[in-house]
Amino acid sequence: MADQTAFTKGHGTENDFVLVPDLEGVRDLTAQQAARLADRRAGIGGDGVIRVVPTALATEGGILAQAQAARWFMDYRNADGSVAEMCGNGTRVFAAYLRREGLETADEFAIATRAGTKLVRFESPDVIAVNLGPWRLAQQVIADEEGFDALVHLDGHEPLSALSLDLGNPHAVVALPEQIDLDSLDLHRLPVVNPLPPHGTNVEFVRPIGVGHIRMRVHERGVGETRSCGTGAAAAALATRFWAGDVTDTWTVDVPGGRLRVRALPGHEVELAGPAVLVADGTTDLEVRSP
Ligand SMILES: N[C@H](CCC[C@H](N)C(=O)O)C(=O)O
Repeated sequence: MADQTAFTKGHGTENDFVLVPDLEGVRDLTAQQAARLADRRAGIGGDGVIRVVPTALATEGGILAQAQAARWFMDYRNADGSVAEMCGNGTRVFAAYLRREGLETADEFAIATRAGTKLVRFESPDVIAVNLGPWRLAQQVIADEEGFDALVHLDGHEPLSALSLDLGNPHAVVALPEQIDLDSLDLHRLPVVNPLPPHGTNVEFVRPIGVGHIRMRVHERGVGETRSCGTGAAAAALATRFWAGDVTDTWTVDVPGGRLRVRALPGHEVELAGPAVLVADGTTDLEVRSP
């Protein structure tokens, strides 16, 4: 019988993940193994897969360097098995898992990610805040006078202007024109982004509701439409601030899966806060050991 592998299913505003503990650092998940775990029919099902591994046992140079500051590495993969630099909702679920397992006990601790070390803070039982770190405009071309630097082509619509931001992972944020209803967008197909960043991009569609309050839907790189995207919510809030002027430093971001808080921090950093739920634990025969 194949080795049984333990897993935990969790979500942050319904952006859901399969967490696989690898406390000895022996399960370097292949893309195929991650995709199988994320498969909602033949596997456990999730928008992403998170391997939980000691930073000191990580095999990637950029991660090992974080071992002094952060004991645990969030090895994040998209549902298609691709590696992503960062996952905002995933960091909260990862932190909740570390605490439940007793692998971390403090209310505040650092975690290692491919986008650098992130500080997690348990604000209350239902709110975990993560400093996503520095962000920047990721403009590849000279922006037009309103700062847009990309066009997003969605079936049935004229090209939509977008602003590219780098939150450790890439985002193209569309300021949805008034006449387009956010809920009517068909996000089953991959929006075509031009120019497309070299490693693809997540695409967010934003509808301002009021000062410091936006609604958003997202088509995630390597996944498709998800109910929420934490780094995407931060990108959407920062883009809104770029367009509307910095009339506030804190945003409420409503996504189909719930509500997130984004706060612009000094030093060009940004904080994401929201819930994290561990839904279930189990074991799987899915082969997740390296071949
Ligand atoms: N859901 C994640 C984003 C995953 C981004 C991933 N799809 C990528 O390729 O960058 C979040 O909460 O930030």
